[in-house]
Amino acid sequence: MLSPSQSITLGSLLSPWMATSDWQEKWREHSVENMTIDSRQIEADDLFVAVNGHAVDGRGFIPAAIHAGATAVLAEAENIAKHGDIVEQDGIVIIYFKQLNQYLSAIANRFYAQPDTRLKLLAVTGTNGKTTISQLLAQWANLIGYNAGVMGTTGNGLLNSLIPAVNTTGNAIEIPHVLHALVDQGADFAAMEISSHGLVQGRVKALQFVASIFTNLSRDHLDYHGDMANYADAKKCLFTEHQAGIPVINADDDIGLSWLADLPNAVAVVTDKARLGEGYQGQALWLTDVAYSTQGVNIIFDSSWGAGQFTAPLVGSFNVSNLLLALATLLALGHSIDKLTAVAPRLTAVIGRMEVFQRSDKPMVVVDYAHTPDALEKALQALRVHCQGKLWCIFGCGGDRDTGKRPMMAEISERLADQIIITDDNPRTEAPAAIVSDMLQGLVLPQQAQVIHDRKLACTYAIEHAQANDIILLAGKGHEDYQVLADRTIHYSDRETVQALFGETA
Ligand SMILES: CC(=O)N[C@H]1[C@@H](OP(=O)(O)OP(=O)(O)OC[C@H]2O[C@@H](n3ccc(=O)[nH]c3=O)[C@H](O)[C@@H]2O)O[C@H](CO)[C@@H](O)[C@@H]1O[C@H](C)C(=O)N[C@@H](C)C(=O)N[C@H](CCC(=O)O)C(=O)O
Ligand SMILES: Nc1ncnc2c1ncn2[C@@H]1O[C@H](COP(=O)(O)OP(=O)(O)OP(=O)(O)O)[C@@H](O)[C@H]1O
Ligand SMILES: N[C@H](CCC[C@H](N)C(=O)O)C(=O)O
Ligand SMILES: [Mg+2]
Repeated sequence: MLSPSQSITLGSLLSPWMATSDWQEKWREHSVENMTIDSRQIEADDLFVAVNGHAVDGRGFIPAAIHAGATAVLAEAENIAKHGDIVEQDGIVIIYFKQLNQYLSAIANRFYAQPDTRLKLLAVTGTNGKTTISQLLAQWANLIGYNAGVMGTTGNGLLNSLIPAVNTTGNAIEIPHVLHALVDQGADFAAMEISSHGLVQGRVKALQFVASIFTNLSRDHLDYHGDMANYADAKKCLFTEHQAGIPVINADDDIGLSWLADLPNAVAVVTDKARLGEGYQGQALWLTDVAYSTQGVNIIFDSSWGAGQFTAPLVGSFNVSNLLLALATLLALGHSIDKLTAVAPRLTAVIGRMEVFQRSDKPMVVVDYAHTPDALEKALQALRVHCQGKLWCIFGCGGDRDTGKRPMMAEISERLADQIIITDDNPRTEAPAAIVSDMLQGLVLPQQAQVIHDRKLACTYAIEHAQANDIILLAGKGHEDYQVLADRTIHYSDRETVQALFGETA
């Protein structure tokens, strides 16, 4: 999907940040055709960017990068005195740059000719809803005439041809590279998920967004941020230390509501207008009525742009919030209520997000990505409204992630579901039994929960024992078509498992 390489001279690339005029002509005019942060991906004539990472120091791979064909290296400088130093080694140039991680977004964006200025770029951050809202934005944009791309958890690319990616928010080079490729493919709109890790690591520091959405903040990634205050600060910096464009804030969320005072040009989105108070002067969009069914939602809203009504085939009250945030963003960008509401029924559920599988003689199975306490609670509450029989919850917790959430999620499942089956998610380097033990600590009656480590067996058991009017929530993996074990990653998909059990080919 990535575009043909982009050629630029080292002098031009780095002149905003160091005096390249006194360099030797040959290095100032030396062209590089691609830049990469990983020596294992180096090709001839590449620029290797050697950063000091979390696990290892990339500078240790400079010899490997040169051996692989790199003709220039941009490396983290030991101290400010060495910023701009140039060293020639085996006919290769090594240029030292201080605080490279913090400037890499700007350098890479310059390398790829500022693709963020060549399409409408939107950011979505928050604990839950990023994938859902970014894909709803791209779907809605396509329906009103744009050619939209997305970047996020389910991959990067034009909306209907995503290429899987390692991260929800890629590294500072990958992002402008992908955006450059999207522009090459005719994209004029792109919605991207911005993770808190991505914000803290400066992965999008130099990018110019036309609008930025905040979804919500609840427990997640405390293994990385340490506590909720740091996690909140990480999210807020998108609106205070980046080029966020129009802030679109979910003010149903207490953190979002508290930020409005600091963001006077924000668009506030609420399901209860009273939350904004009589004195709120800013732009807003609010729900006035809603009806739910397993086929979708019927929404009536009012806003600074007028009132309207639309239906969309998404399940759950949290998806009302997601739809209103996407709608408010497109209204704030100048699109009309009539045009947006007319096409809304053609929006579709996002892969692995409250994705409903239903056959006449079988229980309804809903595959969802909920892997945080808040998400699991919201998903179970959404399904309870429609459940005539028993509500089943099949879920596990990922290994090498926040351990504190494990008993919390178990407690939520016991409180909101009728039948619980605890299974494996992505154990990674942790023992599955240890993860399950952490989860069982949260149950009042652990003996009433079933533990079936094999996820396919867990799903099979539930479908074979549930009644036709039961609902089974299969949570935590959503779109994932893999399972990460200690020593290997195997192919596994909840969606394919359900389709096979329902007698359908995947
Ligand atoms: C902790 C973390 O965020 N790490 C990210 C970071 O890696 P790093 O810089 O720490 O890498 P490192 O392993 O220390 O290596 C240092 C440098 O040496 C280079 N290297 C390394 C080995 C080698 O042989 N040659 C070589 O050149 C590496 O390319 C790197 O530039 O930069 C990498 C891209 O350059 C990311 O892929 C990597 O994400 C890892 C895989 C990760 O799991 N990150 C998670 C925490 C994350 O970012 N998650 C969020 C949210 C997920 C969600 O909830 O949706 C996300 O946005 O994905
Ligand atoms: N607005 C919301 N509020 C709370 N929970 C939500 C919301 N939207 C989705 N969810 C729940 O969270 C799960 C993840 O949704 P989604 O993938 O859109 O979030 P995300 O922010 O992209 O997550 P991640 O950070 O893991 O990529 C969904 O499967 C659903 O259970
Ligand atoms: N992509 C995210 C969420 C994974 C969700 C769940 N499947 C898990 O493994 O915890 C991460 O790597 O943290
Ligand atoms: Mg996501």
